[in-house]
Amino acid sequence: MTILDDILCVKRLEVKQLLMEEHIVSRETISSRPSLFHLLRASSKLEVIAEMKRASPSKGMIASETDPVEQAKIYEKAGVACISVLTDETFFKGSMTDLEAVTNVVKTPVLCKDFIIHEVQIDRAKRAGASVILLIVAALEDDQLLRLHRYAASIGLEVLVEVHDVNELERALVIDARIIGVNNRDLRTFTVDLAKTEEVAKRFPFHEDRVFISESGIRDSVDAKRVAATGAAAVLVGETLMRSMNAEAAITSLQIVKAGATS
Ligand SMILES: O=C(O)c1ccccc1NCC(=O)[C@H](O)[C@H](O)COP(=O)(O)O
Repeated sequence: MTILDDILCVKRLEVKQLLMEEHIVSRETISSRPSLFHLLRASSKLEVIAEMKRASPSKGMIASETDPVEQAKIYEKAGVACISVLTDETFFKGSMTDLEAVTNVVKTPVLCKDFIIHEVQIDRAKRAGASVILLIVAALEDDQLLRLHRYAASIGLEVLVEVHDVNELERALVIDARIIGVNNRDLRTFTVDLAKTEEVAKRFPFHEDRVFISESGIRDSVDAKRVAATGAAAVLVGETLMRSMNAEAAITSLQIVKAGATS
């Protein structure tokens, strides 16, 4: 059993519980938040998706006491493209309460970062005010991936589809994912390697209307420049920002101007 298997076991139990509770389906299809996709397409700099991450399976406690509202305000002031909130309780010490607290105070796109395997979790994310959800290709069968991707779109949510290799990229392209992130962290072994971004970028159809994101293990401007050189539109950063004494400055150092851009 890998950590991803363990996480998915817990998610199946959570879904069972959620299905026993009142299930309110959202009918609102228009988000009050800007589109992450359009924001990333239009930007001339490497954008930052800043994560609220209290703990993780690979690092244990990172910043358990951080106030999500204060952290989100710092992120928004620094001009991030999106705020990611880990909502898993068991492995990441996050919560839907954290997500709601953040969506109540910021206007940026907000990503509900969880291990989504069922529509009921998507409805819950929508109700909590998220505008983007995560679907992890490694956690889903092809038919599930397609169904959940379509469902999210049908209720006005954008989807970050996460891959770890070229095979998973192909699966993301089959469902016509527009926002695709490469997780540099192997969710089974915890190994982090920015070369994953370079490997997947070589096969990414940059000429199509899609955006490419590099996730995990980004520590400084050297890492940011390395992944920006692959064509990445954004980096998703958790631990570095949560541990930073000056998250605003840390974000600014990652928002590098892309090669060829005039400003
Ligand atoms: O972070 C982990 O240990 C982890 C373990 C198993 C599944 C997922 C995991 N992380 C989720 C993420 O994708 C990261 O929180 C995110 O990309 C930010 O990564 P980092 O900047 O390295 O904190």
